[in-house]
Amino acid sequence: MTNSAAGEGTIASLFGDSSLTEAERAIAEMRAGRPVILAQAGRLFLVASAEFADAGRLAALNELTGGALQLVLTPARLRALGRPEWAQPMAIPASELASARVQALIAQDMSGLAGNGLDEDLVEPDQSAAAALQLATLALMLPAVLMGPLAPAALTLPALTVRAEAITGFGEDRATRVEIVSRAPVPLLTARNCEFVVFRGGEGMREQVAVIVGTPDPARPVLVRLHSACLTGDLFGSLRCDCGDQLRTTVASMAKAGGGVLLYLDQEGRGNGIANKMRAYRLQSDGLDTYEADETLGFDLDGRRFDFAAAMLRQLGFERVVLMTNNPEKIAALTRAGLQVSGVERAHGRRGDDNIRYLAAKRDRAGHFLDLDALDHHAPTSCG
Ligand SMILES: Nc1nc2c(ncn2[C@@H]2O[C@H](COP(=O)(O)OP(=O)(O)OP(=O)(O)O)[C@@H](O)[C@H]2O)c(=O)[nH]1
Ligand SMILES: [Zn+2]
Repeated sequence: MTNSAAGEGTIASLFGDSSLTEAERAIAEMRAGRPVILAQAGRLFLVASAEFADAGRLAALNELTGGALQLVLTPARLRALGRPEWAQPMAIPASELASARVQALIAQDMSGLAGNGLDEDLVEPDQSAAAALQLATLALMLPAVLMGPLAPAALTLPALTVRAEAITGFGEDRATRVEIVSRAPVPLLTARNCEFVVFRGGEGMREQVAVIVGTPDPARPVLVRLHSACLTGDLFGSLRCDCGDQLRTTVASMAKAGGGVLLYLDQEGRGNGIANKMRAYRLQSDGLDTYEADETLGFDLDGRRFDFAAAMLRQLGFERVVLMTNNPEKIAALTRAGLQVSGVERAHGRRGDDNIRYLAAKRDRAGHFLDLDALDHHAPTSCG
């Protein structure tokens, strides 16, 4: 049962914190492609994901914002377009929205623009631009929005209104609130004695799974892996990354050691979602590395947070861990969250022609501890 300041049995306990409710509803609207109204300091702005903007929608949005519609881009996207001087979001003004180049940007035609530079004038975006971009990111959309001040005639729109503070505070408020909703034993090929514990909550109210392997002893540091979901690697054995290997070898090591906990985190594509990961893969086929591709889409180096993973471990009774990872940020995040990381074990995958660039980029750009020469090679495939 969740706790509520209003107590059980009251109406407030049914609806919970109004800021959270507001933000969660706005995320759902954004995912469905409907514009929302952002309210900040007494001003109202209409905001829509740039993903859905065809010519008709663009014209309608421009009308509803009194001809003051802007395309707002993140600093990461601006860097990728050759404008590294901006550390904050900047906007392309309404007057430029009709240009073919900007139309391509709105249509998210990365291929034509990456590396070509952006010559258009940039202007300071509307006051709520950062919250608008955050909303798009929380909704797993591309971080690019169309927005402008709501024209007085548009005040009767059937759009959801959300306060900018509800969005900007959402991550902090929501992220570490997770609760166990179900659990059951699931025997695995590599580890017969496993229990799957399903949590719900965190950013986006997703389901997060803890796999308790064997019988880890909470009185001693416990082997732990935080594993971000990777549909392609974990399930299909994609050769582009090392995730599937890491998933299976860490579970096997835990079983061999007598116990451990693997957290399977709903953070596909480093938290950007599977759609954005495939966009990034497309750009990688055109020659970019994994981080350059994310930057071209508008994402920073790595947007994942792991504080809710610490909350999951705590609820399971584990405070001291030996972390199986090559990623220094995972160690730092658990330590920041107050867990004791008593040791680190490397999580080895295999290397091959298809993932060597990915592994090297993780080592060189994100500081992962990876000795590529020490990794096993993928065996040659028999077909395909
Ligand atoms: N955005 C994006 N995500 C990717 C790409 N390739 C793999 N991923 C995702 O990267 C994440 C990798 O997760 P993990 O293996 O837990 O993390 P890691 O940061 O590599 O750290 P360790 O494996 O613990 O060393 C998964 O969510 C993958 O889906 C890519 O090219 N772009
Ligand atoms: Zn992967």
